[in-house]
Amino acid sequence: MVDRPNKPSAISPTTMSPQPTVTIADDNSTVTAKLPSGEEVTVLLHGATVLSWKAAGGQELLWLSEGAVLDGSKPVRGGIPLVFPVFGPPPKNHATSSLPQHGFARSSRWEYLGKSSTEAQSTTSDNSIKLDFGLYSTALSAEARKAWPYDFGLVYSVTLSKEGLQTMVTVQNEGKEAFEFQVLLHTYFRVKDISKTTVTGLAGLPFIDKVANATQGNPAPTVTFSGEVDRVYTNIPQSTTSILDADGKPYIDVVRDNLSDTVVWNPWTEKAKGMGDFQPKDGFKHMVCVEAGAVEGWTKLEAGETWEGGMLAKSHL
Ligand SMILES: O=P(O)(O)OC[C@H]1O[C@H](O)[C@H](O)[C@@H](O)[C@@H]1O
Repeated sequence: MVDRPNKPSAISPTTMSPQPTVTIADDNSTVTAKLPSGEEVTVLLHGATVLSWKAAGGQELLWLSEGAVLDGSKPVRGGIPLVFPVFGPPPKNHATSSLPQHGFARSSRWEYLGKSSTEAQSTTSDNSIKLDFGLYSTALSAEARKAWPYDFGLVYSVTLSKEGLQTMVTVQNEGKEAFEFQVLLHTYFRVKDISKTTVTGLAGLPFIDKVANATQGNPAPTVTFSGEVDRVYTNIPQSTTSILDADGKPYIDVVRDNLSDTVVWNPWTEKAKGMGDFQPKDGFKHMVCVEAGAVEGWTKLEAGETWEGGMLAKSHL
């Protein structure tokens, strides 16, 4: 008797171990990855914005405004909008001058390029899953292309593991002339109580205080929140920033990779009131932005060159 060609071989523990799942929404708007251990991430193709990151127990780690607009008509208020190629209002007399605040990446529709995963070697080892998203100059709106007429390719890799969420940006100059850019992972972390939240790892470092409109604020051992905070820390020597929870216990570590700057932002009462998509209005009590980036000066990329940078957010939950 001849064996069926597709007869399965003996089932090994490896093939029995549960694998990560990836789900694309029916309307093609989001991609969600889930690990067998329960961690989950959802990315909106609009802006390649990470909307949600959940710990194994289901706790949401990112803050997303209830008024966030997800239909592509404006950038998302919450999650992780990706800032590129300029941070904040573009400076005058620069190649980015005609772009909107924070550039076009968060306002463009990205392409889902696919997934790759590390397979568990046994039922006890950890899986991880990587989702790749792409944005190319050829896919930009005519308006953005006119405002920043360079040939580029961006790949944004979102990797979910038990350790945390890694978000890496690769910028490729596909044109014939050099260009300059800034990049920032504008991450809105969810916190229980902002008045009991502190950010450490930036101790003693000078910063640009955007609230006081001062080029240098007073360095302090930790960042605490009792009013609007909008600070740009640059040239940071150490690699880790921690957000501490109320009990002084580590909650999330933000580890930078090839990024030397960090923006810390909380809009507090008045600024929150002024943002139509910031809901509820007292939502600032439950969020803090700790944004890893390269926003001091410019990163110059010559024709044909590639740059990569990003962050790993490690949950202590
Ligand atoms: O309202 P957006 O354009 O999303 O910007 C939100 C915030 O982004 C960063 O954190 C800046 O440092 C802030 O000055 C700005 O207000």
